Amino acid sequence: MDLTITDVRLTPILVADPPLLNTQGVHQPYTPRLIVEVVTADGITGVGETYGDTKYLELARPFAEKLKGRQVADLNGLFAIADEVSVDSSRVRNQVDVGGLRGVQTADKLRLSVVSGFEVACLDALGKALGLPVHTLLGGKVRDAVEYSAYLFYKWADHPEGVACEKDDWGAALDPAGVVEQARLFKERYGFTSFKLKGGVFPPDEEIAAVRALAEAFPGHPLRLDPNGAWSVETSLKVAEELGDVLEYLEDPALGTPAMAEVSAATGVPLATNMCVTTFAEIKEAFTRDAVQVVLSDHHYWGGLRNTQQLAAVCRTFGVGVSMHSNTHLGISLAAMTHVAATVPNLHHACDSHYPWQSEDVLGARLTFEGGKVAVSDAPGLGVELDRDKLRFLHQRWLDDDGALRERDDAAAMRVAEPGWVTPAVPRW
Ligand SMILES: O=C([O-])C(=O)C[C@H](O)[C@@H](O)C(=O)[O-]
Ligand SMILES: [Mg+2]
Repeated sequence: MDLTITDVRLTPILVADPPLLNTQGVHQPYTPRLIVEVVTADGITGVGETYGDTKYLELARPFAEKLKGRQVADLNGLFAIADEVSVDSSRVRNQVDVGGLRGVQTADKLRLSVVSGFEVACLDALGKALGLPVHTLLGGKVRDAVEYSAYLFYKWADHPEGVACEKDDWGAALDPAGVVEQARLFKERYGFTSFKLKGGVFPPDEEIAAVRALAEAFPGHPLRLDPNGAWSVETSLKVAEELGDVLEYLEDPALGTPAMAEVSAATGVPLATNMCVTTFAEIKEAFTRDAVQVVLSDHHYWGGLRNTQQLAAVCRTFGVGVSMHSNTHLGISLAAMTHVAATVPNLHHACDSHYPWQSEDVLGARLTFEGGKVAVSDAPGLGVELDRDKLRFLHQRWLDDDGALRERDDAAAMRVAEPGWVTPAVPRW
C-alpha cells in the first residue's frame, strides 16, 4: 500500500443559502466553501471541506503544494506545514472573523481552518486505504448516532428582489408564530427535538416571546437562544431571568470573556460560546473566570477532528460541557462532524448544523437525519461519495461570480435591501 500523496485538488464553490437573518445582517444568496481532495499513489481520493473565502484559499494553495510527496497518515505533520505558510498581516490586523460571529481572527486560527480541510481529506483517504471508518481512526465510536438540534433563524421569505438566488420553501419567520411554524417544519422533516434560535435580530422582548412560544409549542424540549453577543450584561441577565425556566443554555448573550463572566456570575442559566472561546489560547481565562459552561467546537477553525477531541478533553478536565457550532456547510463536513462527535464521551448537548438549510451539496447521496440524529457510518473513510457533476456546477458558479460573493459579508447582503445598513455597534441592546 502506497500512502504517498501524489495530487491535491482544491475546488472553491458557491452554494445557495436562504435569507437567514442575524445581528450583522442577512446571509448572501450564495456562500463560499472550499472542497479539498487528496489523492494517493494508489489512486485513493480523500475529501475534506472548509471555509472558502479568499483568506482561506490564499493559504490553502501553498499548503497544498507542500503536501505532495508526504504520507496521508502524517496528520501531525499537517500542523508543521501550516506553520510554514505565511499569513498576510492585513488579514489579522484588528480583525474578527465574520464580523465577530466566529470570534477572533488570528494567523494561527486561519491556518487551522485550512489544516482541518486537509486533515479530514487525509483521514478519509487513510480510512479508505485501510478499510476503516474515520471514527475508528479517531479511537472508536462511543455512540451509533449523533444528535443535532434544529437551527432556527428569523428569515425573509425570499432574498431581495432582483438578486439572483435559489428559491427555498421554508417561508418567512419574523415573529413568534413564524418561528414556531419553522420549528414544526424542522421537526416534521428531520425529527429534531431540541431547538436553537439565532437571535440578536429583533429587540430582546420579541425574541423572549419567540422562545416562550417555542416552549409552549414543544413543552420540555431543550431550547437555546444565541444573539451573537448583541446584548449588554444587563440585558443578558434580564433575558436569563425571563427564560431561565425553559433554556438549556444561553449562547453568547454578551461579547467577550469579561462580559460573559459577569453574566455567568449573576445567573444560574448555563452559558455557551462559539465567540469568546474559539482558540486554545482563550481557554485559560474563560475557564478560570467560569465565564462559560459549554464550549461549542467547530472542527474547521479548531484545527480538525483530533483537535476537537483535544478540546473535548480539556473541557472534561475543567467540568465544562462541549458541543458543536455550525456555519453554512455541506455533507462532507456533516459527515466529519458526525464521526468526531461519535468519539467524544462528554458530548451531552445536541450539535448545531446548518445542513437542513443547504438545498445543494457536492455529495451524490445527501446525509439524512432520523429522529434528529445522523447515523454514524461504518463504511471506510467518511462514508460519503463526491458527485463530480455537482462539484463542477457549484465551482462554475464561483468562477462566474465577479468576486462579490466570494467573501461572506452579511452586512453587505443586508445593504441590498437596506442601503443605509451598517453592522450595529455592540451591545446593540
Ligand atoms: O452559533 C453561531 O454563532 C453561528 O453559527 C454563527 C453563524 O455565523 C450564524 O450566526 C450565521 O450563520 O448567521
Ligand atoms: Mg453561536
